Amino acid sequence: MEILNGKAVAKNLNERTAKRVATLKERGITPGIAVIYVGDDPASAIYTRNKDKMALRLGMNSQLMHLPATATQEEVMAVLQEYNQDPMIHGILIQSPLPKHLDEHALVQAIRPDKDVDGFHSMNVGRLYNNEPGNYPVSCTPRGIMTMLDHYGIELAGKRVVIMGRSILVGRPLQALLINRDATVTMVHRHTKDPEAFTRQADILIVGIGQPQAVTSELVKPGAIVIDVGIHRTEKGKLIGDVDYDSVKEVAGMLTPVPGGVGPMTIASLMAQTVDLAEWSIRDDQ
Ligand SMILES: Nc1nc(=O)c2c([nH]1)NC[C@@H]1CN(c3ccc(C(=O)N[C@@H](CCC(=O)O)C(=O)O)cc3)C=[N+]21
Repeated sequence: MEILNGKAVAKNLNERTAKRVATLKERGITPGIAVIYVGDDPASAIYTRNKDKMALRLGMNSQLMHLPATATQEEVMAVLQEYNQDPMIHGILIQSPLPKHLDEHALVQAIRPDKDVDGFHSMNVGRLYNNEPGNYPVSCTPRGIMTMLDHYGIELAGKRVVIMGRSILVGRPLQALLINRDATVTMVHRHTKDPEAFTRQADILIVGIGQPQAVTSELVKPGAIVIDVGIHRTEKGKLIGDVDYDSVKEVAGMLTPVPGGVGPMTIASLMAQTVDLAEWSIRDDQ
């Protein structure tokens, strides 16, 4: 069993991103990202801080806007509109989850599509779904997974890929990215009858269901490549995924760990995509 070392691939990607940032700075442009974080979800507190630190480490501008849980839709919208107009900001991200009284969909759709660093705006989702040519942002976790698969030289054309979980953040954009690369993609979700009948056929099994250690070796074809998108913290503070690592490592051919797998690739992809948006913005000006 080979470990797919997301941490190492992310480090490599971050080094390339830092060089691209330096090149842009020579031309007088510093890529900038703005993260809007509302309320005090403890996991979001860690992720937003990590994004801020990484952006600064790569030489980028980073603005972390923390609003209280009582912030109104109009207040969040006003902050968003300022970033939409701020020439220093190339990527805007609204950290999920938002407090329940806020309309997340309306906020995401109000982000300028050319600053939509998460790739969640319907215009960018539509471009991806239709496999349109040209440059546009895509969801960072799926993008990171594709980068990791490519890094390890994993062939996708004609492969049977099964995705567990149909979320907007992970499952759906991954489905589009993989179809666009000529894979045969099956979606398995909470209403699927006899899910193992599908997962046991998978050459590549990608799991993003938000359930700790739910996938055990019985669901996995011997030799399969298994990608674990889940992240959960146990009572003792240990990080675990949606895959039962100790069980699945006995049958899988390749497997991502948690931590050190998909998580670091997500952050690295977010940084790379902020630089993409900065580069595309100058091309648009000319
Ligand atoms: N608008 C939005 N965009 C997101 O991309 C987004 C979001 N909202 N909400 C929450 C999820 C979750 N997410 C992670 C990012 C990095 C790690 C990460 O770095 N994980 C490390 C461990 C980090 C730790 O020690 O806690 C690892 O797996 O090795 C995990 C999870 C991005 N998300």
